[in-house]
Amino acid sequence: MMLNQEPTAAQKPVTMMRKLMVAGNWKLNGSQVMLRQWLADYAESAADREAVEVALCVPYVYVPVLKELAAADVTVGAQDLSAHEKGAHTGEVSAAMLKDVGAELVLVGHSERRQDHFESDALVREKCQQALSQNLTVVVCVGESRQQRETDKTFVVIKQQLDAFSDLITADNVGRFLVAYEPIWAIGTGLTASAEQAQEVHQFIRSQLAAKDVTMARQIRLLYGGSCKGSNAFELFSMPDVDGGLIGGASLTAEDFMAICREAKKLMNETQSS
Ligand SMILES: O=C[C@H](O)COP(=O)(O)O
Repeated sequence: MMLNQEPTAAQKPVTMMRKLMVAGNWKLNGSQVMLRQWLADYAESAADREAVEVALCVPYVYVPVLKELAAADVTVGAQDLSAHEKGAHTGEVSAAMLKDVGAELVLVGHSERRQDHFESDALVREKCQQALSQNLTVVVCVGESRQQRETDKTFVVIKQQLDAFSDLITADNVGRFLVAYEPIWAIGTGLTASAEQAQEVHQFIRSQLAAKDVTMARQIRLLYGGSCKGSNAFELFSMPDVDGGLIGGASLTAEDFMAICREAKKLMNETQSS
């Protein structure tokens, strides 16, 4: 697709449609007041999110509030979990604890965890195992830095990150195992990967997974994250291998978040009628 062309749903054949997910990640933001306001605003826009799976990943302490107040169609998410089941690990939160307070989904391996907390691929794998042991949906994040992209290492880096956990994806859990491609240079910077750049890496991820299991690779949902917002969501989600988004800054208000959900719904409607 040329950059100056209007995106069309025709790029996404209906036979390739996996249910789109729009997942918010509040990172280190929010309060009880903000969450209650977000959920009240969200509740008024039920029609905007039809046909889209919505998840919201809040700081640990707000998970019970989200569970208590969220509409039934919101998947309750956390942003991280411990690689340990239990024991002497001060400050950690286990998969079982998340489950206990109502979490249904957890992010693993976000680049901010990898960078700020030196999380290795091996640790990311252990966290995936913990999440799966409690039947939590797991969204594993992968992505390259600007320097890695500029030195043509994008695919090498993504493959290495994928190889650390991809054997954990099975026919039984593929519905609750997602991969989020988040180019680090696009996170919170306002620099969005072009739809073509996103598709190129998403296609690569799916092809890597297909080398292990073609059926699983067709089923798994791949999210894009990095300055995704209402104005670019349609174009990004129109790409054949982009199955929704992991949204940071634009998830902090229900208004901005719902603008993305509306674009996803529009795409689903156009795809089904084309
Ligand atoms: O988890 C979300 C991503 O890091 C994207 O964040 P952003 O939308 O603020 O760029």
